[in-house]
Amino acid sequence: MTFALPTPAEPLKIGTRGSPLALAQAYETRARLMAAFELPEACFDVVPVVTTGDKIQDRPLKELGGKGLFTREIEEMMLDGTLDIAVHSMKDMPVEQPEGLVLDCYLPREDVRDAFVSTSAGSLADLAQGQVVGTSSLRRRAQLLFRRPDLQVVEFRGNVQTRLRKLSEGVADCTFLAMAGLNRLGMPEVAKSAIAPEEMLPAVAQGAIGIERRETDQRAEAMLSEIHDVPTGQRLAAERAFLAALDGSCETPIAGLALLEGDEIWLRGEILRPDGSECFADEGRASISDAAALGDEIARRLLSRAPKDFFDWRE
Ligand SMILES: NCc1[nH]cc(CCC(=O)O)c1CC(=O)O
Repeated sequence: MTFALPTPAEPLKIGTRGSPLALAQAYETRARLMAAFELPEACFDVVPVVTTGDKIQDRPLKELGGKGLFTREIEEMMLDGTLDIAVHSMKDMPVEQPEGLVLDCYLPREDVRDAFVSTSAGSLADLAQGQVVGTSSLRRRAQLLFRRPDLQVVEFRGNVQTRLRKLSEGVADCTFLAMAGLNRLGMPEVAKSAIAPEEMLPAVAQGAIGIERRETDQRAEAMLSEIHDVPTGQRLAAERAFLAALDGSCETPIAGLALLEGDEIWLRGEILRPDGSECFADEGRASISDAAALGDEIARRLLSRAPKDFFDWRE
């Protein structure tokens, strides 16, 4: 090894958001690094950071605008050396990295499906006409209204715990959460059912954790390469190329899921109007080494099929 491992005096500083889910993901990363390098916990410092997206809780995310609402502060602290690595939900990550930072380490992907969470209904099909769904996700709203235009959708922001509280207060009849988040929080029983990807295609990169580092930090590069999961990286290469070609951020009604099948990769992508009135979907297969080209190709096919005004709402 040409780099010095962290010590209790010079710990590896791990940046994360402060929600229980974000902390669980940071602890999972720490545990994997401890195991890979036989290091004690004292060699790591988990540093929770409050981001702009966390500070503003009273407005829908889409009104706040700008990419990287949940990452800007963390990335600034990485660039000035306050943090060494940062643990992110890849679903929330913009497709472009700030200058000087690299995001090429992924942990093994969790369940990609959305969870159906309700105090009354057992699954989507059980919802009666006109019942109220709480979600702040444009994608989930659009996918739901596409299938069930009779349902009402109300804005539902906040972390997993906040949303469950709102549900128990009767603000909505049901909500959706990522199964991955519930599993990582050790509360899978909160899901009344998991929704099959055929019924609700997940967000690009849902269920994947990514770990960011400084481009020039050889210690972080070497350590992260030990815990990187190659299949997850291949799937995200296809999904994120798809997203990049559509110029989407985490809050646009875009869905995408890649699966590995032998030495091939399969990708399905979807774009929707925010009101659910229209949905375009396409899928294809390629050799794993062409994962990113496949993502690009599926996006281009959708762009050529969608009417000219399809993306106008973004302006
Ligand atoms: N946008 C918030 C967000 N970002 C990642 C997850 C869940 C974990 C994951 O998908 O990896 C969640 C919460 C949710 O959608 O329920």
